[in-house]
Amino acid sequence: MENLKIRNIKTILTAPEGINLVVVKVETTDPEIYGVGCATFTQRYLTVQNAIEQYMKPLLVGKDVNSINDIWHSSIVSGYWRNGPVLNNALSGVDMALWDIKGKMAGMPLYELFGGKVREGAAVYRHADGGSVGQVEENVRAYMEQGYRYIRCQMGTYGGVGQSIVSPEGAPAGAYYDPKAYMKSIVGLFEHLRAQVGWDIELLHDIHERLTPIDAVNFAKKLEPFQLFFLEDALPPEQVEWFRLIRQHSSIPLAMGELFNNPNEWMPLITNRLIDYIRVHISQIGGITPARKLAALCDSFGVRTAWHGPGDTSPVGHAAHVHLDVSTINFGIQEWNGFNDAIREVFPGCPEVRNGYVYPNDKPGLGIDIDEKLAAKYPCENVLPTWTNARLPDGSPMTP
Ligand SMILES: O=C(O)[C@@H](O)[C@H](O)[C@H](O)CO
Ligand SMILES: [Mg+2]
Repeated sequence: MENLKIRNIKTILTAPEGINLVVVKVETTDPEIYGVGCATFTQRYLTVQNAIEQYMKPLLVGKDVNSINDIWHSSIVSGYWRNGPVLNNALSGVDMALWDIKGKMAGMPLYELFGGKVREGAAVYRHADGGSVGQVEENVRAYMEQGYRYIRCQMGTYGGVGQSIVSPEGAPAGAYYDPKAYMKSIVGLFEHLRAQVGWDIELLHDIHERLTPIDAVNFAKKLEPFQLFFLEDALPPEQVEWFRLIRQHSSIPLAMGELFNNPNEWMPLITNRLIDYIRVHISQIGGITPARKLAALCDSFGVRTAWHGPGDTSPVGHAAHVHLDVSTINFGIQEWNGFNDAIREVFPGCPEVRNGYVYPNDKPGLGIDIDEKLAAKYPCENVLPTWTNARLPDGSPMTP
């Protein structure tokens, strides 16, 4: 029998939760067999659609669907410049869809193709926020009642609360925050939470690259007594050399990577054991193929996985995480955003969470689909994000 070929590559744009998602559908010469992948880059979704339709599709139509390795390596060099956002997202979507197809052809869920499960379900963490310590506590308790044992705690989203910002005259509009007030309010938050909810719950925190490097060193030391499960994105990708200093001053577990694109960004952090959890966005780094290599590299250096799993990943991407989570020995934790009813309907086969663990389903491939008619009911809106326009009190731009 002749091998299946790629017949068509489609981009499906949908926003059932109000977040723009990009899903790739790879159709094959067998009308019954297709694969889906996640290429979501929510802030620039139309450029990803363009990259898929104008470049990936002409490059890949007619290729043998079996050749994931060849397709991945030849695609990433096809434009000569590589390892950047947009093109990486496009490749991620295609790569996941090809793995989905391979699983369907083998009649196996992907975790079986990856060597089988080492755990039945993957522990997840939820995200609790609030405008005051009391509100965050309430939200933490609500998650605990639902069976969650890992909770990331933020206050005032990523900027903290208790800010009285004085800006120079003529300062531009933006998402203002004060790093000093942020640090103070978050130390207060964890004092409160440990006093009120105790020490039997795992707490996490995301700095979201909002501090200068030396403030991050100091802040990590201040948070160390609260025994966090991990501290996330303490530094922006441009300043990772400072992780050495954080390490020298504290043993707080460090997680990093949702903004990474290029292996050279993660390689030194892993091989020098400067982080404990790698958190790349699999729909951003090029898909399942590089994620498996990255997980294996991390395993050799005692680093664990914590794939980035926010609302700006489609359920197809979440499904890919879960197949990796249950089959990867050095899995650490899975970020979990939860799905509303609309998104469950658009994506039949969403992984399910019970008692703080997420489970893949046992269908072949990723085990998830997209209902294109329903997806069309939730059109994306091309609005520029405002939260990324982060600014310091003096009005100057800052990493968001
Ligand atoms: O770790 C997280 O879930 C956050 O950093 C989000 O990914 C970010 O705000 C973009 O949505
Ligand atoms: Mg984050």
